[in-house]
Amino acid sequence: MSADASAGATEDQRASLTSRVLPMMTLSEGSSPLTRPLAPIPSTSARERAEARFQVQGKAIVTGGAGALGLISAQALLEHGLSSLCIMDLPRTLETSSEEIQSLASKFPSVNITKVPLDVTSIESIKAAFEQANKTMEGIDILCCFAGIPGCQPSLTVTPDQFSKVIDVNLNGSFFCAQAAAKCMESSGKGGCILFTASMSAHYTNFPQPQAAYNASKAGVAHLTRNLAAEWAVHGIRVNSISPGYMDTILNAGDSLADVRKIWDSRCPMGRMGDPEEITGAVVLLCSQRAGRYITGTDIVIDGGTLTL
Ligand SMILES: NC(=O)c1ccc[n+]([C@@H]2O[C@H](COP(=O)([O-])OP(=O)(O)OC[C@H]3O[C@@H](n4cnc5c(N)ncnc54)[C@H](O)[C@@H]3O)[C@@H](O)[C@H]2O)c1
Ligand SMILES: OC[C@@H](O)C(O)[C@H](O)CO
Repeated sequence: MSADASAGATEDQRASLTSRVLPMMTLSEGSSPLTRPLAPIPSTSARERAEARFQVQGKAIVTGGAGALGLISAQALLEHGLSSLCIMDLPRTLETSSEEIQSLASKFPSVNITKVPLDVTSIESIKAAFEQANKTMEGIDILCCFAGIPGCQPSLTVTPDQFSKVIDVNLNGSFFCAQAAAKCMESSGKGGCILFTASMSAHYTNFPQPQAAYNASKAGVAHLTRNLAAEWAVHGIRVNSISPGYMDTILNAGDSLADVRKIWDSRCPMGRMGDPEEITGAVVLLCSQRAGRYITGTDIVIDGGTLTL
């Protein structure tokens, strides 16, 4: 802090700030699971070493896990070695997606897969859902936040309720889920990994549809990623985000969007929307304990090159 910036603070206030903040933010060797030496991969076949590098071990929660991107990401994490999975979503979405979730569970009979209702706009709901998951899985190693809603209202007429709802679900909901998971990760002493879903819209003004609230919410998520990564490294918690461009999901389907989709494609160097499967490599990388171990506070953009134009 410069002499000028601290001029208004008393000596006591400065001392109290230093004593509170320094221990929280200072890493010494071995003080966090992330500063301990990396165990070598046992010398086995090249294929086994490659698999070990991208293994995703432990117990994961996926919010918005019954939605398109959440479910396909959950499957990818299971394919890479997850031992327990808790799919959290709104009760009505868990209901409408129950066949897909059942079909996923049948592919991984040895994995404990549970469904827990969650409304990310309710602190009580988050508390209850994360307590239940922590108890059932006996810990939380990974949290992937996919719960989110779109919002396409012109800024001159958007109502306070419409604007606030988008911020509440996408930004506040992501933060309070991360806080609930981080408390478990910190108290276990093992640390963990948090993955947020930001969006290309965190970095770009979509055209032609107006969506200021959505874009602001996702810009908030991308910056939350950097802040929490810096704050929680001391607890061994990595925090990253992905920023998908237009993906070929229900969110972007429907006849009414046909003309708009042509505009989106014309502004994408690859000339098309993304296949949901195309986000899963980044999800696995960021959640893997070995390949992703030194990656924190970063955002991976998966947009067919749209942000280059
Ligand atoms: N599809 C895209 O093109 C795209 C692009 C960039 C980012 N994203 C983001 O990816 C995430 C997943 O999107 P998707 O395409 O899979 O959409 P989706 O609608 O299939 O999934 C979103 C999920 O969030 C859940 N959800 C909504 N409100 C909730 C609440 N209050 N509490 C708990 N869960 C809630 C929904 O029930 C749904 O299952 C979202 O955050 C979205 O903003 C999507
Ligand atoms: O920018 C890509 C997406 O986040 C997109 O803005 C969204 O699908 C619009 O609802």
